[in-house]
Amino acid sequence: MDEAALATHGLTHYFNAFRALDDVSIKVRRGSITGLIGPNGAGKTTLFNAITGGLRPGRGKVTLAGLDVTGQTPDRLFASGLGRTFQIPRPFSRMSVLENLMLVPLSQIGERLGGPFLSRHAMRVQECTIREHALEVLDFMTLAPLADHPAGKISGGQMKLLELARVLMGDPQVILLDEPAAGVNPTLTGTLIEKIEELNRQGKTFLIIEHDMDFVMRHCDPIIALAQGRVVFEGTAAEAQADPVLLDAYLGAQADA
Ligand SMILES: Nc1ncnc2c1ncn2[C@@H]1O[C@H](COP(=O)(O)OP(=O)(O)OP(=O)(O)O)[C@@H](O)[C@H]1O
Repeated sequence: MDEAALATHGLTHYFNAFRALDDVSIKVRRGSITGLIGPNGAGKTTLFNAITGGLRPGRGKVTLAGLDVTGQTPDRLFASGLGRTFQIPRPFSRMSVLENLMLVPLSQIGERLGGPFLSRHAMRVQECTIREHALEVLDFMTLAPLADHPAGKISGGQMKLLELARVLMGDPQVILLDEPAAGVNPTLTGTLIEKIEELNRQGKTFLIIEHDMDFVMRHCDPIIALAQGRVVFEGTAAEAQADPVLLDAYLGAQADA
C-alpha cells in the first residue's frame, strides 16, 4: 500500500513568467507531522493552494491516498478528507464561535447526510447532531467557554484554534496548517501543539508550514524545505540543522533578515 497520505508529482506553476513552483515532488507519510519550511516567497503557500484546490497547477499531479485529485475544488477535497487552515484566519466575524463551526457541515457533511430532500424533522435532527458535534470539537480545542462569543472578537491565537476546530468538523485524515504559530502567544501555541500531537496520535496526518524553527525542529518529522519554488532538502530535524544547503537557503536568509 502507498505509504503517502498525500503526494505531489512534478508540480510546476508560473505566475506570468515567474516560476513559483518548479517540479515539486513531495510525499507526506501517513501518520507524520511533516514540516514545510523556506524563506519568504519560496512557494510554500502556492504549493498549499495547488494541493488544496485554490489554484490549478500548470503542470504535475496531486494524489490523496494514491488517488489523483489534481484540480478538484476545495469543497470536494474537504469532503474527501483533506482539510486546511489559512495563514490569516477568516472566520465569519459577526457569527458566534459555535455558529462558525456549525456552518461547516451544513455545506459539507449535510449534503452527505441526505442533501436537499430531508424532511423538516430530519433537518432538525441533523442540526442537533451537528450542534452536538460542534460542541464536542469546541470542547476538545478548549474553546467551549467562547462558544457564544462573536468570532471577530476573540484573540488572534484563539482564531487559529477556531480555524483548526472548523477543519475538524469534517474529520479529515490529512490536515494542512499554514503558519499555525504565527502571532500566537506561547500559552495558546502550547495548546495548539498539544492538540496537533493528540490528533496525530489518533492517526491524522499533518503538513505544516511554519517559520518558527523551534516549533518545526521539535515537532515536525520529516522536514521539507523549499527555496525558489524547488525542494532543496528533506530529512530529520538533526539533518536539517547540519545541512549546508538548508543553512544557506533558509537559516542564512533568516539570519540576514
Ligand atoms: N497570485 C499571484 N500572482 C503573482 N505572483 C504570485 C501570486 N501568488 C504568489 N506569487 C508569488 O509567488 C512567489 C511564492 O509565493 P508564496 O506566497 O507561495 O511564498 P511563501 O513561501 O508562502 O512565502 P511566505 O513565507 O512569505 O508566506 C512569491 O514571489 C509571490 O510573490
